[in-house]
Amino acid sequence: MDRQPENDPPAIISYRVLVNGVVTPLTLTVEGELRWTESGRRKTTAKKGILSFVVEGNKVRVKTLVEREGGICCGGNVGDYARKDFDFEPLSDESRKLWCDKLHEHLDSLGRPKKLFVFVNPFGGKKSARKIFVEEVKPLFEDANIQLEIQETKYQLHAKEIVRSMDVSKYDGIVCVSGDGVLVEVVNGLLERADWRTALKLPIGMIPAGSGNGMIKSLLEPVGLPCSATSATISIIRGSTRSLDVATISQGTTKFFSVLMLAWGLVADIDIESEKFRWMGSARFDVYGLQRIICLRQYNGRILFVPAPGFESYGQPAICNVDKESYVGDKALGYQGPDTKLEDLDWREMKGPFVSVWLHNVPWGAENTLAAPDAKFSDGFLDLIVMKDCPKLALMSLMTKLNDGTHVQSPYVSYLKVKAFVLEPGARIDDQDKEGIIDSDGEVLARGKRSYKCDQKALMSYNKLQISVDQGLATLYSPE
Ligand SMILES: Nc1ncnc2c1ncn2[C@@H]1O[C@H](COP(=O)(O)OP(=O)(O)OP(=O)(O)O)[C@@H](O)[C@H]1O
Repeated sequence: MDRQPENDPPAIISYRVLVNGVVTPLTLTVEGELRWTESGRRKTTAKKGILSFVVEGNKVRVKTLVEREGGICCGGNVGDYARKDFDFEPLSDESRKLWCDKLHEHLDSLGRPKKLFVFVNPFGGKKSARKIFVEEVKPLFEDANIQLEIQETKYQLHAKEIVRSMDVSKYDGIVCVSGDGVLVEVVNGLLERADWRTALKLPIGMIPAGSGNGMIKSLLEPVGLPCSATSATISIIRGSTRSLDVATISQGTTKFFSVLMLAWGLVADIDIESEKFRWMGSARFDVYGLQRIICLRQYNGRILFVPAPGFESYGQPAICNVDKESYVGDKALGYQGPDTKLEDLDWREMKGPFVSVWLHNVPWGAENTLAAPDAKFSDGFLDLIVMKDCPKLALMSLMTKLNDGTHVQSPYVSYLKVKAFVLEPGARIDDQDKEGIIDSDGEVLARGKRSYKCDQKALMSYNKLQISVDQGLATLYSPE
């Protein structure tokens, strides 16, 4: 074993090897870096970790991740990371065996996933999920020796159907190469299982390939990583996880489990009605958003909420007639929602007309929409963003502020955290015959009279619905 300079991280192994034909001490540190000396200069690689290694003849080839330097790197540019192979030649068979044992030990100690079930939604976003998976995701998983079982989704709710009955014990995690829609299906599928408690511990990884990608943006942005397929894949390979609040939306005995958001009014109308511009990718939200502001709608109705500590001054005190039917259910059939006794809570209310009512679980609603800047993944609360009335010009400027989350500072916006919520949606104020859309996680939850595609069936009716949150119920792969 060779000696290490004092400030270096502790070494797992340090031995003389051949690097580029020159004998030098090579050190593998506990942090997974490889250090050696070349032409009198100390060099380091694998700053972002080791993916795997192979023995080729006398050589050991280590597949590493390094910081992107802007230049060309073998393996190609991959977001803030680059893949780079590092070759070295141990000086004896014994030394090679020792190196391989230590590299194995190091990789095994990292707790990385070994087998993943991967959904690829060829329909999401700009329909490029298949290409993203083959070109950017699969090669990295292969380099990391992660076994994959790949399933393309063939129709809506296909992912949910599979997840409901799959043998979860065979996998370390589920990956969605998609937008947020498939993630929501996976969470709902897991929660509908009789063994939901165990199933929900299975981490879910997201690779951005939809038009919104709010969940993965919320995970990557706070740690300064770009919302790219590569950053997302590497986060999954590293295997760190975090828990995520799940909101139960119920109407009678019908339930939907939401992880991203619920919208009614302007945001829902833009999200759902802009579907016809799907070919534009995420630009569809801006283009149709402008159109919706010019012909602004307002809706009658009422919202009731249980404010989080510190937000008790919002709204007026109210009595909430909680829908008790929603508690009924056979526990053996799956998750039934939080045990919270909603009738015992201190409810408050706001009455319409409303331009927009928006509940958010995580900060980003889409890659360019910081909907709820203070939202936390597992604080047990939902962020509520309400707009009752707003001049059109101010509203246009507010839409541009969605990029950095400063819209919540507007005097036209109420921004608070809630523990539970009830929506009583009403008709449009300009035309009582027309009602709105209730959107949760990008899917239509309810369509009112004469709303967009109102002839198509939705899970719930355009009536009162209630929402409560279970803290940290689901598990996500996360960069930290
Ligand atoms: N083969 C398919 N054909 C049609 N729809 C599909 C198919 N596979 C999945 N879907 C449905 O596509 C919908 C949208 O998927 P996804 O969330 O991946 O993309 P997106 O809507 O573009 O992105 P985001 O949800 O982030 O805005 C989901 O509801 C899913 O059920």
